[in-house]
Amino acid sequence: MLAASDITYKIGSKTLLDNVSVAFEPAKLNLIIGPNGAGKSTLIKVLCNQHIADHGTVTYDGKDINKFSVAELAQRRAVLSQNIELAFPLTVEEVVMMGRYPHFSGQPEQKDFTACKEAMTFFDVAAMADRNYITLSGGEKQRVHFARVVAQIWYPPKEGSRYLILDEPLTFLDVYYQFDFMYKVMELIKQQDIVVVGVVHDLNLAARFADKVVLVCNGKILADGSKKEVLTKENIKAAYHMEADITSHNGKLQLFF
Ligand SMILES: Nc1ncnc2c1ncn2[C@@H]1O[C@H](COP(=O)(O)OP(=O)(O)OP(=O)(O)O)[C@@H](O)[C@H]1O
Repeated sequence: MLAASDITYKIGSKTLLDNVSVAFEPAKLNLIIGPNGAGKSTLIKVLCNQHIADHGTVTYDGKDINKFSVAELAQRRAVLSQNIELAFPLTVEEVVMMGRYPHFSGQPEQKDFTACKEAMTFFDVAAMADRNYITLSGGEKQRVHFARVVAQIWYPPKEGSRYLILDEPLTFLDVYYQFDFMYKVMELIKQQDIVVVGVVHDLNLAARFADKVVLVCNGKILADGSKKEVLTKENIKAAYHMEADITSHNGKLQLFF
C-alpha cells in the first residue's frame, strides 16, 4: 500500500497541495485525474520524494518514505516522469537497461538482460533494441520508457510490494497504444504485489479501466472512490466547469461532453 497522510506542500505563499490524504492498494488500477494545474504532478512528486512535503507523511508498505535508502526504494519503485530527455546517443536496449541500474554495480548480470528483453517484448519494442533512441517517434520513445520502468521492477522483491508510478503515461500514444498500454498494466497488476498509480487526462479511459479514481482540484482531493462514485456530473462540473452526460451500459461508464 502507498499512502499519503495530511500532505501540505507550498512554494512561497502558494499552496500546491492542501491537507491531502489518499491511499493506493496493490492489484488495483489507481488513476489520478483533475484539471490542468490541479496539483496532480505535484502529488506524484511528493509520493516519490522528489518534493518534500511541508506537512504530512508518505508511507510505502506502512514504512515512512524517509526511512528507505535511495537504492532500496529504486529497487522496488519505478517512476515514469513527464518530458524525459536523454542527452546521449543510446540504443533502445541501453535505455531500457537504465531501469536495471539500481540492481547491479559494475556490469549487468544475466537476470538484468533477461528483464530488459522480456520488458521490451512485453511493450512491443524488442525489434527496435539496436535502434538509436533519439531517432524514434514520440510514441515509440514512450513505449521504450514503459519497458525501462517495468524492467526496473520486473522481479518481485524479497518482501513488500512493487510500485509503478506513472505521470501522464498516455501522452504521445495513438488510440491503439493507449488501450494497449492500459491492457498491459491490467496484466501486470494480476501479479497482485504491484501498486500502480497513474495520472491521466482522458476521463473515458479512467471510466473504462480504473478500479479507483482520485479527482484532484485546486490542490485538494475533490473525490476519491470507484469510477462510479467519482465520475459524476456534479464532480465533473465542479472540477472542469463542463456539463457531462454520463451513461452506464453493461456496467461500462461513458462520458459525453
Ligand atoms: N515551482 C513552482 N512555483 C510556483 N508554482 C508552481 C511551481 N510548480 C508548480 N506550480 C503550480 O502548482 C500548480 C500545480 O501544478 P501541477 O504541475 O501539480 O499541476 P497538474 O495537475 O499536474 O497540471 P497539468 O494537468 O497541467 O499537468 C500549478 O498551478 C502550477 O503552476
